[in-house]
Amino acid sequence: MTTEAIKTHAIDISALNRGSKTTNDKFDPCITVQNLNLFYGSKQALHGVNMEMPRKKVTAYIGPSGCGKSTLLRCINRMNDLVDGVTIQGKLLLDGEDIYDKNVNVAALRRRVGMVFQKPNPFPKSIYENVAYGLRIQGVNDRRVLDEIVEKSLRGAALWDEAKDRLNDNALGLSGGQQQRLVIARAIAIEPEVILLDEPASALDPISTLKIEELIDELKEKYTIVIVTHNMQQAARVSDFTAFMYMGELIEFGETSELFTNPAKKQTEDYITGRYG
Ligand SMILES: Nc1ncnc2c1ncn2[C@@H]1O[C@H](COP(=O)(O)OP(=O)(O)OP(=O)(O)O)[C@@H](O)[C@H]1O
Repeated sequence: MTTEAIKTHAIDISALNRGSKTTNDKFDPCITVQNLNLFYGSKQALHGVNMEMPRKKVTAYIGPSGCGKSTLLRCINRMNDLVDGVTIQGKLLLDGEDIYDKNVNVAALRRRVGMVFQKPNPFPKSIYENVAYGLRIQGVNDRRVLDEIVEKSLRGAALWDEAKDRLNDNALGLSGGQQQRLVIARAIAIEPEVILLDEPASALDPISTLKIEELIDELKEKYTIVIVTHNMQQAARVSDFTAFMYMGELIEFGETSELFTNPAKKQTEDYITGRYG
């Protein structure tokens, strides 16, 4: 890319997350996608996607509306199974095991792969019970154990200080940003391996968005994170690796700093410089 193109770039290059990654890091794949095709009825939404997402890093999916970002994300915890008429071909390996194998226990898979949606979706229960929910389903009822995990999860989601004096209040009384962190606390309470975030900050104000972005940076110490975002600045800030998708195809995947400053494909460059999308 020319210097001029970089100057007029749609994203602020100085905002790139150069944080914990270095090109010398050993690439340790957690999720591997192999020749993945997905059809909604007769309409093909994913075309032969191949990629490897590294463990304990943040991978962002970017691309114009309808390009298949959420569809690909939902393949990772088999959420698309819930959609009528979906056909999936190919493989998606989690730690080397194909999650589409007929012997896979989907409920167990979803415990390993937590998901947070665009709109915060706390249950109409207390803050405490929201976080304890997954544990109770697993049969954990010992109050001391629950107390400990609830506190740890709320701390992990950067919500403890704001919530500790109102644990028995209804979660619906929290602000949108707090609710989204609560949902993240609920996800991490059952110690998943992977956290999928589908535009987690798009319904939030700038300060809450910043908190979520800071939280993502902390969460990758423990979890493999995959995030769908419409916001390229956000992808540049929070992710280590970025996948650019277009019309159901993975066009380019690489280190975020590289993809945004030196994209290999013309289509990627056109998108990140704001020429389409
Ligand atoms: N449940 C569904 N049934 C039928 N078609 C669907 C369904 N969900 C998504 N699609 C189609 O699949 C394609 C990919 O959609 P998807 O939501 O994955 O894109 P996206 O990149 O996440 O879009 P956006 O950024 O607007 O959320 C689109 O053409 C969409 O209309």
